[in-house]
Amino acid sequence: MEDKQRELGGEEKEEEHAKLEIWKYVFGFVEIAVVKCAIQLGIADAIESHGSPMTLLELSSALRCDPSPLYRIMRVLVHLKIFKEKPATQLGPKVYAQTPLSKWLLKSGKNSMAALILLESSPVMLAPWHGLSARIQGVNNSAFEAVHGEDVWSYAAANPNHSKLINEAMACDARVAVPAVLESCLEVFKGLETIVDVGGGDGTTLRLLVEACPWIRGINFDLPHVVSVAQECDRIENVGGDMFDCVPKADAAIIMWVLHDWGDDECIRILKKCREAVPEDKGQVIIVEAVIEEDNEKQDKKLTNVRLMLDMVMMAHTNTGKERTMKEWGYVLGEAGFSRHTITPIHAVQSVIQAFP
Ligand SMILES: C[S@@+](CC[C@H](N)C(=O)[O-])C[C@H]1O[C@@H](n2cnc3c(N)ncnc32)[C@H](O)[C@@H]1O
Repeated sequence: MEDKQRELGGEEKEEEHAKLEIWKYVFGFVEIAVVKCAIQLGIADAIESHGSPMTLLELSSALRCDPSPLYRIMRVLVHLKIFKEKPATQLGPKVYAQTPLSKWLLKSGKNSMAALILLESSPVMLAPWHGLSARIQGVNNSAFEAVHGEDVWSYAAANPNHSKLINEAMACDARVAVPAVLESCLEVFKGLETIVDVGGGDGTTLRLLVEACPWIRGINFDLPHVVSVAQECDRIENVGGDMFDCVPKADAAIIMWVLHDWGDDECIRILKKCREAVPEDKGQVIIVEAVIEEDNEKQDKKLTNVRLMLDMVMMAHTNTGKERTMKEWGYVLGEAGFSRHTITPIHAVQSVIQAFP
């Protein structure tokens, strides 16, 4: 009887919790919209270049906007703990200060995620989300193609501004992921003279790698429209081509956040081309990708959340892409002819998977 009552108490609490929790989903998009607005206005940049916390009037004058709507945006951003508010004192009015989180909204710098947020919240990338249920029901094979008439890479080739946004967004992640790769796996790069980055985007990954490993020369390999605008850099050669046809030869290949854009069949084809590009005896393919953890006990809940969201992004933005479990990685690597592989977790959304011919 007592157990029954305790259970009912628990159920009531859950009902109460649900009654509030549902609002998170009613207005979930608002948080993204407000953060996007903060980036577009340049709020974090203004406080950073001011060099100290700013009053509302200082901020509105720096951003050339009306203090009244700015106050309302700042109230939400402070509530979300993105910026900090320091209360008024006898010495002066209330001021807005930067936090570690708001610094990720700076438009440039080592730890900026601004371009990635602007990409994901761009009209081009948001539109396919409206077709997610149709994609799952099989009404169409691709939510992105249903809206834009072609896949994301062809769309980018035809729209240089969107391509630039993709390259800058990927560079944001590379600036976070590459230091994490080097921190946990520096050994992997010792003894390599050359490395090819397959789908290397604007070359940020290789620039960071050769900076940390000055003994390495790199080949940044991507579609012609991407490498044609990649930065020139010492010890890095930009090569345009199609990874489904051929991958330039090197001691090792690195491939980061590319395989998750593709289904198993395409992944196996790409991996076979990477395997052909490295020496049979001592070559390796270094894959930097998320691994979905299935064991609830071992899971880091916050990272698993990011990885599962990323899987949904693949569903909305690519035709066949997906995030993979350890077993699913084992399958594609085996089918591509690799004899063995290791998986090393790093301090990032991705892990390092070393595959040996
Ligand atoms: C998600 S981005 C990853 C970029 C980069 N590796 C990074 O993590 O910053 C995927 C990359 O694959 C490239 N890509 C797509 N199809 C390709 C192909 N057929 N051959 C070579 N690169 C391709 C895209 O142009 C894009 O730069």
